[in-house]
Amino acid sequence: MLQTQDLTIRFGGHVAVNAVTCAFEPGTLTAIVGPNGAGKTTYFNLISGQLKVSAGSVQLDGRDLSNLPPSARTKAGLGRAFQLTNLFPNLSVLENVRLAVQARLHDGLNLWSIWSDQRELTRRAHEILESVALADKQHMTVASLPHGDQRKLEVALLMALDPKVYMFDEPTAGMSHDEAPVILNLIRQLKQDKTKIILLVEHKMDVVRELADRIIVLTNGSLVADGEPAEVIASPVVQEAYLGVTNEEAVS
Ligand SMILES: Nc1ncnc2c1ncn2[C@@H]1O[C@H](COP(=O)(O)OP(=O)(O)OP(=O)(O)O)[C@@H](O)[C@H]1O
Repeated sequence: MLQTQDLTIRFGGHVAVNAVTCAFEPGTLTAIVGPNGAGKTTYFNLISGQLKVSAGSVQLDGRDLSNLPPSARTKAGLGRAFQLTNLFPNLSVLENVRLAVQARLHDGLNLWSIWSDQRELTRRAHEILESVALADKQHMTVASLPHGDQRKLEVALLMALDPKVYMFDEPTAGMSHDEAPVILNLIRQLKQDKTKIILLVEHKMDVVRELADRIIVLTNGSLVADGEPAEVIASPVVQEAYLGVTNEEAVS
């Protein structure tokens, strides 16, 4: 189980995430919604360790991760989509995925095991690339991939790490109509694995409606609603929160 306890961060006088206490169970996809600037991405950054908490804690399976850097949290099982800028832009798509699979399988450099596992690494990397519909682009360099494919690769790398917790922050943002379903299908597939915890920050309410088992709502950094999707979507607090966005995104 992933838990945040009184999780808080202040930027100067502004409390961007305000004492958020929440637990996330395996086998559950929780959507995190709220108006622009509500603190959703900041909440993710506190969980993954990109930002240091001002107060409160993050725990995974009873282990306090609050003082660990992002890399140690990844190792502990927290999976946040990679920033492609951190990767090897001049290596191929396949090589990048193989490296991520390898990073999961090996703790440090062990030439013998790397050598003996080549075939398995390549097999798993191919399998992942098939699932994100990037198999036909496996030999392209990451730098030359179009934006939508780069987003797919981010998900592929996350899958290669096989984390306990999948954190998706607007995974289809900037994708074309044709590309988004690939990512959504993938998240649907991941949901079948009842050992995984999935967190999804998403503005598109049709996506939230379809995928979420539970919705939590942040407004001004505070957790203001938490429950079954239908119930939360119908709640006055969500109706109100979304009236501040656009008519298109407003929940009806
Ligand atoms: N590094 C930072 N320094 C100062 N203020 C920050 C920082 N990061 C976030 N904030 C502020 O914290 C608040 C929450 O921002 P955040 O990006 O988490 O909101 P969000 O809910 O993800 O919004 P959106 O839906 O637009 O992505 C905003 O007021 C933002 O300006």
